Amino acid sequence: MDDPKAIVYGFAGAVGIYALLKAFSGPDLSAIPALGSTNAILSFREVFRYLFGAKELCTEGYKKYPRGMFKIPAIDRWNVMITGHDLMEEIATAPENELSFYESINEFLQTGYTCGWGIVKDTYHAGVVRTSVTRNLSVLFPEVRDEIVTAFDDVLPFQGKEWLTIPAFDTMMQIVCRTSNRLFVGLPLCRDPDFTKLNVEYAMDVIIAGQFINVLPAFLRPYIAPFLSPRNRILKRASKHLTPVVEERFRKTEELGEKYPDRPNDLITWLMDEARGDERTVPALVQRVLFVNFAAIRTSTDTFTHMVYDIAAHPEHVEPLRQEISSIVTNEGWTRAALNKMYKVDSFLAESQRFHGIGTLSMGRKVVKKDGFTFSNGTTLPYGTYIHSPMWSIHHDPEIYPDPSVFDGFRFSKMRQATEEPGTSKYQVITTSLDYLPFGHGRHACPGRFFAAVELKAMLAHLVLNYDVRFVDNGPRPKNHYMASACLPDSLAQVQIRKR
Ligand code: HEM
Repeated sequence: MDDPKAIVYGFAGAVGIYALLKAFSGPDLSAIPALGSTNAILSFREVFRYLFGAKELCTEGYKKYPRGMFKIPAIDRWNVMITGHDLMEEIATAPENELSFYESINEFLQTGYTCGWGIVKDTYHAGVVRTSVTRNLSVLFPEVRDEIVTAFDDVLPFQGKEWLTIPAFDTMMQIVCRTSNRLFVGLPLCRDPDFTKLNVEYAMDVIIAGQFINVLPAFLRPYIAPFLSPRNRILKRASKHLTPVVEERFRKTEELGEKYPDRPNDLITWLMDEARGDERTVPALVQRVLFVNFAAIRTSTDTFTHMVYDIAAHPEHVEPLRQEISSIVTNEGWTRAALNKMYKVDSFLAESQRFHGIGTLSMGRKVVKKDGFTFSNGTTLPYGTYIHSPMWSIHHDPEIYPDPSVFDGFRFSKMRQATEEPGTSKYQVITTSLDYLPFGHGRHACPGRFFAAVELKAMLAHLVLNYDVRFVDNGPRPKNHYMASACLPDSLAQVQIRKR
């Protein structure tokens, strides 16, 4: 399109369609104050501010409407932000048939098309992650640790003590994918390069496809979405690896019963134990393993990449971390119990998530109660309203976190030691609260956070103890990319690493 007039007309047309859609569709939110203009066309400016500066936009509203609500425009709808403990607690405790986590996330990801309708209809995997995965963390810790050590050795081709320049994000993605899959599918599959690659690709492609499908009118989706979705392509590739494994487990279970000797203790087995009806079939289980991978890999890789950048950007943290890790490991070896004693490691992860996090919003829900959801302040949000809490603004509120724009890796361990009551879990990374939201809070708080914390802390401890990390030319920390509600670490930046 070379003709400048065509570009101007095209742009004007797009704005016009957008304005009409926004003006004539969606729930009536006229009672909720808006940031910027409420006029469909004029609010376009805030759409851009939301797309590229959600944290500043939300913080403006957070300050203006503390303990209240405000709305900000996304490209196709309004998002209502809820602030203050009282109202946020109501989101955390609301039942699914009033404020729906699943409708919100399934629309965002277009889960039916990108991951299969079985995942939408039956979410038993969340229970399996919450119970079986968590319960097995201590007994399977030696395997997780073994995979971390082997994966670091395999993906970092050192020659002697030279600095090695690596793409941080891609390298960490390999390590996270292998380590997670040691628990999900076991050896040797967790090390298969194609299996790793397809999971990594799926983790990226679901989000992209979801966004494209979202902009299609609903009536066109059944016809066009299958072509945009990575599902069939990835499922076919994954089936080559997983189908024989799952078939063998079914065959042995039939022959020898549920508790046959040497029955693998991994996610496939735990899913098989809980799956019912159509979900207890080979293709459905293959899809389910892929879906748990999707939930685990991108989230953990983004988080670990942020931490690697934070280690390089804050070298003053390295020595105290090394001292803590080596004194505990010398006395206790590498166990989950030993990891639990590493307060500084836990704190570093918690602070990295507070400071950056993988998003600027948390607790996304959709109002699905037919006559709307009424909060205790008397405001009723109509059916179909999308709500969130402005996580980044909460995490950078000086009344909650003093000097919030200072990265203090030991902020949480200091708070923990200052308030230590026997048995308290306060200020640990796995403890969600209305002031600490990287894993959400309430009914749908991430069930994988116990595993994620063990994996990420064990990876951090291994990295810090065995390697030095710095930026190329000792440059600054690569900037995060803020895109709508996402906060992505720079995925193209390189770091330098060497063996100690
Ligand atoms: C650092 C890594 C991770 C982060 C930051 C993260 C974050 C989140 C968040 C914010 C939610 C939604 C909570 C809410 O809205 O209240 C969530 C849900 C979920 N996460 Fe994670 N997660 C991580 C790792 C994992 C891992 C490793 C697994 C699996 C082993 C996992 C499985 C899930 C599942 C299944 C849900 C849906 C929960 C439900 O159905 O109620 N996550 N996660």
